[in-house]
Amino acid sequence: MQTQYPPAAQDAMAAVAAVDLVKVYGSGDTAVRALDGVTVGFTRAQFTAIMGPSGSGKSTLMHCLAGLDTATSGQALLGGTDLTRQSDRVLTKVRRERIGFVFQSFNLLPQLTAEQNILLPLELAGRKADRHLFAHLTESLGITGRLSHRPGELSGGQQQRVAVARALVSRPEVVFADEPTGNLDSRSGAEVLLFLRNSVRELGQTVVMVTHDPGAAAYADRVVLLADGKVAGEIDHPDHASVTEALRSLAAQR
Ligand SMILES: Nc1ncnc2c1ncn2[C@@H]1O[C@H](COP(=O)(O)OP(=O)(O)OP(=O)(O)O)[C@@H](O)[C@H]1O
Repeated sequence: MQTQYPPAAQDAMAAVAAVDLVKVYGSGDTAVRALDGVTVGFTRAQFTAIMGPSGSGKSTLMHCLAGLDTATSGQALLGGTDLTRQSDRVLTKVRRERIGFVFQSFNLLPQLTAEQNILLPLELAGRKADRHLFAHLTESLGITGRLSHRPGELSGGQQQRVAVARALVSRPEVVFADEPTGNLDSRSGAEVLLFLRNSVRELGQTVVMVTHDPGAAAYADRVVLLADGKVAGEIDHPDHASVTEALRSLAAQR
């Protein structure tokens, strides 16, 4: 039987979509419904920010869409693949070959140089690096002089730029960024956000970012708002004021 997807997820432009996604942690009296029927599509070659109050389900949604966590019901679609139906082995392959990750804590391997860190996911996937893209990314990110350094010899901002290069060099179907500026000063944070923004514009990259920061969300094309595990609205062409106002209004409804 053909699955009937709602319009948001049917959108041919959606690189990633959730369809009636439910995630329940625990059971019985202590069960927490972290996602309570989320349906949302993330358009290809767009930069989308996911925002909402603490505990609204942002990280859970990202983890389910990235194959890092399994949903209780519903679909988590990457391209045509429903991640909720895949084995751990397939999910590892999907994460390695089709998704780029940028985490708040950088997650670089300390014993490898910056260059080795950037190329590691491609190596693990048995793929050759596109040297043009590697050169373009490392030059645009201003880390060409740092490639032989280990993460411990780099500033936080430089480490995150290495992580961004690692996420983009495989040309993944989507980059998931989880609070990418959370550990950075405002200048380094702005550089990383601008780079993500430009990767969407210049390379046609799809980026989905979880953030608490209205200033960071203002770099996105669109903001999806979550509250209590549900989609609570969205903002096209967000700016600092519109995002702050939307979050204030969500907080007032609680
Ligand atoms: N592993 C877990 N076990 C039990 N409950 C969990 C677990 N992970 C998350 N939760 C609960 O699920 C709900 C959603 O959590 P989630 O981390 O997705 O929210 P969030 O919007 O990312 O929050 P924050 O902004 O504080 O990071 C919360 O009530 C949280 O306590």
